[in-house]
Amino acid sequence: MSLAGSQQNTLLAMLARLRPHWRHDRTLPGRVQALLASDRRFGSRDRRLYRELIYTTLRYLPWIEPELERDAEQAVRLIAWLAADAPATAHFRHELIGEWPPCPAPLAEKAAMLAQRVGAADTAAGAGRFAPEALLPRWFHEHCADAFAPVQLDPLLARAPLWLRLQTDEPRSVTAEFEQLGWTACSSAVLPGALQLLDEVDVTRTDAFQNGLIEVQDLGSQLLLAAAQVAAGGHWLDACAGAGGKTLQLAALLGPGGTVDAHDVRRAALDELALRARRAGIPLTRSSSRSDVGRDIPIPAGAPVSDRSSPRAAPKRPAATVRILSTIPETLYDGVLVDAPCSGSGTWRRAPHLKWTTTPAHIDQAAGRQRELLEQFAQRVRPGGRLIYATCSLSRRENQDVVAGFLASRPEFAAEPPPATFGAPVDAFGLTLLPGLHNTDGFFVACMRRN
Ligand SMILES: C[S@@+](CC[C@H](N)C(=O)[O-])C[C@H]1O[C@@H](n2cnc3c(N)ncnc32)[C@H](O)[C@@H]1O
Repeated sequence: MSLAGSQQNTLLAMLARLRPHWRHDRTLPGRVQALLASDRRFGSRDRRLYRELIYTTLRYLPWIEPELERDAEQAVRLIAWLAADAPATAHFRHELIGEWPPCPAPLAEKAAMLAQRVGAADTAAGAGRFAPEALLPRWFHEHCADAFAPVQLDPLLARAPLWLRLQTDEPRSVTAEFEQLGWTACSSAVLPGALQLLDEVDVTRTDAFQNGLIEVQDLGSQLLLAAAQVAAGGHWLDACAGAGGKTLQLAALLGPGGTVDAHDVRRAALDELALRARRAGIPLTRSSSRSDVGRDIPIPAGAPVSDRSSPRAAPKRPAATVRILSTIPETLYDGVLVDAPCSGSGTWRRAPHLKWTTTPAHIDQAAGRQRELLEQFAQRVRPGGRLIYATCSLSRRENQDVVAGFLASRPEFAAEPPPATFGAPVDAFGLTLLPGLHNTDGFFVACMRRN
């Protein structure tokens, strides 16, 4: 059997294992990871190939699932055609769909081509099943009609680009290493300090990463705090800090005169935050309980890992002190960031299984929790201080509706228009960053102030 024939069989076997779960299991990526790790014959290129083919299947599930039923080999050709053209997929794609015209970038053209080539043969379903809007769950229209516009659907179905946040004011020290490695990077047109890598690479192996000159952070995530225009200095609480993507950014924005208290219920995430802060050379302390606040344990900044001299020599941007807290002290803060746990509907291009495993009930549940967290952490904002609420969801239930409910019950808070919008639409409650605007994940941010 040819290599491509055996890869096709392996892919079909993997899809058969995943299929009972892909409309139910929100932890599907763990299953995919386990499947890829379970076959000892796989090298890294095999894993890249099957990961791309599996994620393409999940991205385009309503187009592919009926084909798996009808004609499994044709389904694999569809997957190969829709998959990214990368070194890991090149041979497989060439063998399976060498005769097909190239896959066009616009979704509407992909749909038209498949309707003609595949849909015509599927008399039962007809050509209509390749509608672009079928690639988002229909119920989501009520939550974010804008996401169904072609200009949003295209980026929502694309693979997410790799964005970095520079933690040095000397970008050349980073790009010089990328150039040496043969990688291409370009700066964001809207946010200086955000750098996109155009190659499919592992950036964590670079000196620039290991020495804390860069962090991986989607441009949309970076734009949230940039939109809020946090002033230098001050004492902030990052109430849902997670692994600290925004904590580190906030520390850079506040600068050496400021302090960020980072809190989360997940200890493992805070451990990761500590690692990242040390790498970035950010002054860091950690308290394990309420009684420890005030006698924090300083954690020394990490020593450079690598031997290559140029990135190590570049100075990191001076940042605020980060204090990692397991409980929040009875302090009133100049600002509180609530980057709330959410349905993740803004991240569907990174986690396409969530399109099929999220339900309106999950969204309602997330909105209830978000409202509780907002109420809880808003109490920590001093009079005159700022409250920033953010999600990586595009559902208005988790965004505008949560903020509207909160403001109705807490008249001492008022919404303020985000000081910078980067061209994104703003309503009475906040700014929605749709993926089509700057090719980012989808986000929402609301800026409020306590009277
Ligand atoms: C969207 S993530 C935060 C991402 C993070 N801010 C970043 O930029 O990388 C939401 C976080 O909220 C945390 N969380 C959930 N319930 C919480 C609670 N009751 N108090 C504090 N954090 C909570 C979760 O553990 C998760 O890390």
